[in-house]
Formats: sequence, structure tokens, C-alpha cells
Amino acid sequence: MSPKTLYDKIWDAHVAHEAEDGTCLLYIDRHLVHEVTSPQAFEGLRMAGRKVHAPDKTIAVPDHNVPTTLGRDNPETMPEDSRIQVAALDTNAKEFGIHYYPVNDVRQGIVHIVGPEQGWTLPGMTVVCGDSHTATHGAFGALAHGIGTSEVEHVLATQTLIQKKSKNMKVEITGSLRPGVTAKDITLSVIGETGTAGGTGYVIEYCGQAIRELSMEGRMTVCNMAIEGGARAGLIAPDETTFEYCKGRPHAPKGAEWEAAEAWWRTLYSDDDAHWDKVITIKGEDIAPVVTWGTSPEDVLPITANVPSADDFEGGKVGAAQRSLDYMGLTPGTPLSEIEIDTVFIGSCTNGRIEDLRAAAEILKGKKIKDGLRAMVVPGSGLVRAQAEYEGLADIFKEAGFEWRLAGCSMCLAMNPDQLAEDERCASTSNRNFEGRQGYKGRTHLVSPGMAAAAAITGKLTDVREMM
Ligand SMILES: CC(C)[C@H](C(=O)O)[C@@H](O)C(=O)O
Ligand code: SF4
Repeated sequence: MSPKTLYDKIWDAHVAHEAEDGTCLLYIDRHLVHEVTSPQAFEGLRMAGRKVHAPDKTIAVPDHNVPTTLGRDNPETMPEDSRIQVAALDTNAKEFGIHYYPVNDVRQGIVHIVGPEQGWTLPGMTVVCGDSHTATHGAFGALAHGIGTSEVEHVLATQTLIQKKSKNMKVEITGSLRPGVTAKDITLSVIGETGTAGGTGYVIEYCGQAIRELSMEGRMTVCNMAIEGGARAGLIAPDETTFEYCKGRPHAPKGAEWEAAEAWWRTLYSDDDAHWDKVITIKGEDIAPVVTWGTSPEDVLPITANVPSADDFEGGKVGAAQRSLDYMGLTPGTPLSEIEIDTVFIGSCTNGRIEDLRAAAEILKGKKIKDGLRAMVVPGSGLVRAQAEYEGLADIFKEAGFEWRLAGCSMCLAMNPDQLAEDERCASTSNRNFEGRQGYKGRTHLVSPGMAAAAAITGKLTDVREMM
């Protein structure tokens, strides 16, 4: 047998049919659904008189539009377009008989946090969702990627997806991370190195000691941003850390089924002599706590650096850098650690898990946020919120001056009431710093949870290592 990568193995296990031109029909194990990209898909099904093919493998949760304040199950807390989408999901989930975590269910949260938490996401699976950050689930050694609304309808109707195979890329992070450096710094640094198009046409497998040393939460943070580097999906081979996380989750297999599943999962790794179309190696000890200065996730620099000048770039990037600097209102040469912020957002499917909240609380313990600053923590799910309350983290955040919110996408994107005002500058643990992403003319600096907490205390972008 020829050697295979992890991606090859999962792909081969799911091909139901291959056409002569290499186009394949892939079987889909899990279909996650949220309110933004599903209404037309369900409507298509209804018009065609079809059912959902595998309702037991289809999981729905509202997340993008939902407010994160108490009393939100009153529809009047939502603007009309949001209300329509959330109401449509509610109707569709009930009518088509799929698994559903409505807004007032403690298990509700961001779809990419809920899936793993409930044990829906498991190694070796194919996982799709009408959402680009489906890449998150690759942390389990599952082939997971976003699909468009017409594909959502196709998967609902057939539990299959038409796909062409991507190329194999290996990103190896050797050695260990230094103190204060996290999964978020890894994933941003990789994009800083490859650019937002570097992964185009590839599925990335992240490997190496620094990846092995990450918790499942950290691995999800890394894979979450594979899409920002242009990749089709990100993957991490499953290991003891993965199995331990999955075991006992509500929808994970039990007993003999678990044993059989685990035996297969243990075969899910890239063979030593497998072929890679592209390889990138980064030393873990070379990675610093980073921040973004521009309006693309590739605009990454260590917190100890200065704001660049457009002249530091070449070709088409000169204009793009100038536009970024203008939009961000930054002057070249300013130390990044002198940039004052108005807002701090801790949350999103990148950094809204319990470990992220612990990391931020660790820095905030016994401290207060800068006077006049707006800061909010939005747990990624109701269960993360409950756990954080149980551990006393919520009290640390509240005593420091943070707003303690209910679960949802919140300020990660301007689709709900949590938004930046014009020119407001935010240190954010989310994954996109595009123009207007967090609100019209809002300015976003992407950081890790610890860096966000440090910035909340000083009111400036801050090197978390100074606070440890
Ligand atoms: C709204 C949704 C389709 C979108 C995505 O696909 O990623 C959102 O989740 C985002 O992060 O921009
Ligand atoms: S938290 Fe942000 S990135 Fe994640 S699904 Fe929601 S909007 Fe998209």
C-alpha cells in the first residue's frame, strides 16, 4: 500500500463515488447548521417535498444573530432580519426533526464550540457546516470545512457532498512554545508567514511537538484559522489528548463501540514517507505573542515591534498596507505597545472556550480594567459560561470591570447588537480584522486571550509577558 497522509486516509474512507475527472461524492458524517446559511436550504427541501436524509447526523444551533444579554429569548431584543433567521431555524429544526439547541438551552452556543463539546465531532469524520470556520473541527483529526448554502441543501437532502481533492500541506511547529505564547500566536504567525493565500488549494496538517503539547482547546484555535490562511481545512492527528477529550461526551460512542472507534482512530496519522506538496517548518521557540496591525489576518507582528510603513512592502502589497494603515488610523514607527484601545472582546469560536477564559482570568485576577474602557467576555457556549461561573472566573471578570455575557458570536462580527462604533479600536480574540468586521469603521487588533486581558488593564496593546 502506498503511504498516505491523514487527509488521504479520511478522504479515502468517505468516497462514495469517483468520476473520471476526479470529482468525488463524499459521505458526510456530521452536518452542523446555523441560522445564517440554512434558511434557503431548508426552503429548497420543502419546495421539493424532500426530508432531511440523516436527521440524526444534523445538528442546529442559533449563534450569529442572537443578542448576548439577559432576556434575549424575547424576540423583540432582535432586529427584524435577525429575528426572521432565528425563527426560521427554530421552525426548520422542529419540522425536519434534527438535533437542536435553541437559544434558551444551556447547551446553546457558537456552532463550532457546541459540536465538539457535545461529542458530535469525532476523529476520522467528515464534518461540514455552512460556515468557513468549520475548519475548527479539524483539531480532532476530522476533515471539516465550510460549504455554501446550495451545498447545505445538498447535504441535507443526500448526506453527501461533491468535492475535488485538495493538495497536502504540512505545517510543522517544532520544539515548545515560550511562556506567554499560545495557540493563537501559532496560528497567526503561520498566516503571517504564508499569507492569506498561502494555503489555497491545500488541506493543512499541523504537526510537531508544539502542536502535540496543545490541549484540544488550543488545537481548535489553531485549526479555526486555517481558513484565514486560505486552506480548505486544517487537521491535527488524533492522540491521547483527543481521546481523553472525547470520552464520555454526550454523543461520543460508548462501551464496545468506543473501543472499536478508538482502534480505528489510532490508525489516523500521516505515514512517515507520505507525500507532501508543500512543507513549512516554524520553530516553536521563535514564536512571540503577536498582534495584527492591519485589516488582514496576515498583518501580524510581535507585540515588541513597531507599526510598519507601506514602504516596507513590495508590489501590490504597498497599496494594501497604506490602505490598512489609513483605515486603522496608525502612524508608521509607533511601537505597537503604545496603541491605545477603547474596547476588549474575549470570545468567538477562535478563543471562546474554557481554557481561553482561564488564561484571561489568570491575568485579570485582582486587577481592574482601565478607566473608561469597554470590555466584554462572551463564553462560546452556555456550558462554557456555567463552567466559568463554577470556577469563579466570572467573578474575576466582573470584579475587573468586564461585562459577563451569554453565549453567541457576539462582537466577532457585526450581525448582532454587540458592535464597535465608528473609529472604536478593539483588542479582540476573534479571527478576522477585516474592514467593518466588528462594526462600521471599527478597528480590530487580533490577539490571544491573555493579550486581550493585558490590554484591558493598561488600555493599550500590551505584552502579556509583562503581566505574568
Ligand atoms: C455568517 C457566516 C457565513 C460566516 C462564515 O462563513 O464564516 C461567519 O461565521 C464569519 O465568521 O464570517
Ligand atoms: S464566532 Fe465569529 S468566526 Fe466563529 S462562526 Fe461566529 S462569526 Fe464566524
